Amino acid sequence: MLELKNVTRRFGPNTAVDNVDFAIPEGQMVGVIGASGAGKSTLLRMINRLIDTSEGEINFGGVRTSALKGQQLRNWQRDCAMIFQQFNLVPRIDVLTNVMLGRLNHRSTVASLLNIFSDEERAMAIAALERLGIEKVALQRAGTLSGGQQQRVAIARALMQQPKVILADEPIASLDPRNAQIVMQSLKDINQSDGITVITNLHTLDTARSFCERIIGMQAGRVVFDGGPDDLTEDAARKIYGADNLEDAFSEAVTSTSLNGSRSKSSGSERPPVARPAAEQNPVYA
Ligand SMILES: Nc1ncnc2c1ncn2[C@@H]1O[C@H](COP(=O)(O)OP(=O)(O)OP(=O)(O)O)[C@@H](O)[C@H]1O
Repeated sequence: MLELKNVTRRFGPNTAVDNVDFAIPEGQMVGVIGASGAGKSTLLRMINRLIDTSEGEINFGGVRTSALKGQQLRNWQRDCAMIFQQFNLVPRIDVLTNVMLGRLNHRSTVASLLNIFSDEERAMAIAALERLGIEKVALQRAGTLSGGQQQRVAIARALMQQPKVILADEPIASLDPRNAQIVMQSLKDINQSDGITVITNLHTLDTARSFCERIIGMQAGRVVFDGGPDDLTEDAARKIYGADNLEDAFSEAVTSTSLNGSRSKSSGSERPPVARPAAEQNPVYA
């Protein structure tokens, strides 16, 4: 169980996350939705301690993770893998090595410094790539892959951490609709087959409804909706996004980036077939 109790984060005079309180049972797949600036990224970053809370506490399995330090904090960050919108791979090295970097927190400093990976780790990395359907690019430099492939590599790297929780911060915001579906399906498959809790920030409501069993809606730092996909009525959506952004919220073709900036919509409007299984997340090694 992951519990947030009265969690607040301020940046100077601004409150990014405001008194948030919820509990997520093990194995749940949760989508966090909301307009740009609602506080979704800040929330996820507090969970894996990329940033600290200003007030409140976060607990996992009875341990107050918001207060951990040193090795215990590193262990929590290993258990709580993170996937980012921009993938955070090391572009100049090959895919297999990128994936094996997911083991860094499991290894001795000397082995890590020397970049020595065991046969077992190689086999594990290949299995993760196979699971994501991208084993054929194992020896290619990560920077040469498409965005969708890179995100799947990031998921494979995350799986190497053998995490208890995967946090995905807008994992599909830079992807075309087809790759977005593949990545979301991969996360869902991992959630279902491995029982790993997945919490993912998403911009569009339809994606959250299609892939998540629970949806948390944020507006101006506060949780204004918490329920199942069927509870997410147009009224609820209006509360989360505001009437002006409602159309965008329902559009799969709008990415976080476009909502933040020029509002140019991604060209493809194809609705790809739901894709193959796959998997998971990663820490920041880039
Ligand atoms: N490091 C920071 N310093 C100052 N303000 C910040 C910082 N990080 C976030 N904020 C502010 O906190 C608020 C919430 O930002 P956050 O990135 O969490 O929102 P979001 O819902 O993830 O938005 P987006 O979908 O655009 O990524 C915003 O007003 C943002 O400007």
